[in-house]
Amino acid sequence: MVYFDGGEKPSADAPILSWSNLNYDVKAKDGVRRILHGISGSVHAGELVAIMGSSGAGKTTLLNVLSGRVQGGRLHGDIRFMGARRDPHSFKRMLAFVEQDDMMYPSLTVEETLRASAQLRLPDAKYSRAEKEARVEEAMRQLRLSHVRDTAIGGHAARGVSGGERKRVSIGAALVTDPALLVLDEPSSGLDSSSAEMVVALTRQMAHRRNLCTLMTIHQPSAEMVALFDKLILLAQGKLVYMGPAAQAVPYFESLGYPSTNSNPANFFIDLATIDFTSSEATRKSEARVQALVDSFADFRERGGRLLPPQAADAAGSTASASIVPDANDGDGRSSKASHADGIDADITPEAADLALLEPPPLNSWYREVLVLMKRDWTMSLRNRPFVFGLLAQCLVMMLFVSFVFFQLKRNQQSVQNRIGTLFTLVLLGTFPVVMPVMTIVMSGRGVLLRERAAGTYRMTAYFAARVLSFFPIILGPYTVLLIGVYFISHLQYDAGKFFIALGTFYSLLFSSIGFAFAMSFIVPRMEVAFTIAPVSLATLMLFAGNLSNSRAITPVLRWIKYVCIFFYAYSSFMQNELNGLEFSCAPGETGCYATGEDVVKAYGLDQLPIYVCVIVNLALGAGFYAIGYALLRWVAKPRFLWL
Ligand SMILES: Nc1ncnc2c1ncn2[C@@H]1O[C@H](COP(=O)(O)OP(=O)(O)OP(=O)(O)O)[C@@H](O)[C@H]1O
Repeated sequence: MVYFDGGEKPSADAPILSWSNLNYDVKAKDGVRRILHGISGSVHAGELVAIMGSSGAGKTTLLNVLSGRVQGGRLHGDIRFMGARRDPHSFKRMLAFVEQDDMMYPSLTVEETLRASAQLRLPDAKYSRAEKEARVEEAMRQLRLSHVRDTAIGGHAARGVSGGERKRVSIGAALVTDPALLVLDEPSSGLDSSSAEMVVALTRQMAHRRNLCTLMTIHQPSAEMVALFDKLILLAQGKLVYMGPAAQAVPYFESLGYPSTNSNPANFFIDLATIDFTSSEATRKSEARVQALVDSFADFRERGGRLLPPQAADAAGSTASASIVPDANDGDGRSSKASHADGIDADITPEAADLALLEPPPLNSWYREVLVLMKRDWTMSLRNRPFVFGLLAQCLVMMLFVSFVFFQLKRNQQSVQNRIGTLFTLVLLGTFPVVMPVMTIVMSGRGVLLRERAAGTYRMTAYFAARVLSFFPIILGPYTVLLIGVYFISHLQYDAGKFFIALGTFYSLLFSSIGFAFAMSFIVPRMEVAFTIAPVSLATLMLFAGNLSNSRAITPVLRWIKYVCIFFYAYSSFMQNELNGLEFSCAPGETGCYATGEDVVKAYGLDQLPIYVCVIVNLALGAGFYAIGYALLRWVAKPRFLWL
């Protein structure tokens, strides 16, 4: 297996991540806009690194570029993981990315969320079940989540854990995967200052305990938070203004003639690196200052990280060492392996320094992935009370309603119409009320899917199979009750063979309806659009079922539609199964009587295909829908990340 591109071997002594001369351009109205300008640097095992800068400085862009998650535009430069070129598939499994909007399933508890992450990402070949459980417990303990282990994550519909706890769950779900590099996009956003500080403090503890390189963007940290970072990357307008030990940033700027004017160093740094647009004079001045800072840092690096002669540093009132950046290669102030002497917690073991992963963990077996995902989907579906109870209630109510509308059908001419009505209603009930809720569930899981997909958490085939399979029992159960009730209360033909054919027909229709919902969910990614298109498409197909229009008398140019119409095959099968073999009485004075069921089927044009062909074709159409859904998920909806 190739873990790194170009046959290069990773080295445990190299920085975890190093990058040089990164330029990122995007299309703008007036040509091309450069978002990142020649950024170079590196980060090492055990470091907690903050990327800071004012809004629009390029923090998230840099984080995304380094994580291999930037889309669109043009990217130039070089990025190395442990000194070697990165392979996209391996790198994404060694990286844990905590996004700003904690995308998690709202109905799962904290413990279930962490457990699913551990079970999916940690390979069975390396970790026993007990070890995975131990990791989950450890993550909950370290991130102070044990007291909310059984609380649901929550979301818009139902309240769950607090914002800070939610963020810590996201971090925990990333940490249990044993990454070599942890990346967090604005972990403090939306949190109050004490929760934000707690998140950063716990992240620091994790980084140091596990010798884990942790990189985060942060908007405006408090002074206490700034003190927690080992290294600081300060950006202004996509350019590097400072990169080095966080503790030495203030002396560095002081040495350039910018004494700190703010008790919070973060505010001081951001003030320095922000363009002031209040007046043209202020803009000109601040642009000149930022450019001077950028040039000074480039110059500073060229000098091998020499700050100032010691006397100059003393004169500036700094207690810092004159040499901020001893390693002129990466210009970041650390030796190639993390030093643990600079304020890092005392509980780091020396062995931890060698924990950095040199190769990505192997994937679990496909079968195992499907099982874990199915269990997760199943748990979520059962907790989705509106879905489960709605489905049950709908099936029971409709069973009673339809059965009593078409109660105890006889063998007279009125019963012909009522039989047709019963069977067509069953076809409608097997499509519309199935497609809509399935689409809602599939589409609402899209955010988590994208996150897990970007992290290479599982195979897409495993995700798709588990998603599809988890729906079958939930849907087939209530719909079986519906069919049995309608069949016997309405008194369709009491014949075991005919009953099971009706059941088989209904199952084939449900199979293709679920498939239709999956295809729709991935054809139209926006929920509001999908919810307009799906019923319109179904209503259109309904016209070709053979009930509203005669299937032999459809406008020729549109006749082909009935061959891709799941309604047509199900209805055709139901009608032949129920009506064939029946004889109907004709009251004196009644005209246009049907003598036999066969006459009815023929009159409706539904005798064109044998029952078994109708069932098989419906299953095949369903399989086609699943294939379309999968293909769209796999190839069309695939994120196209730029890679270096
Ligand atoms: N794909 C893109 N197309 C156009 N402009 C982009 C693109 N990506 C980033 N930008 C622009 O680049 C600049 C930097 O964006 P980025 O999101 O990295 O900033 P940031 O420092 O993270 O800001 P904030 O703190 O407000 O989130 C912004 O002006 C943004 O509008």
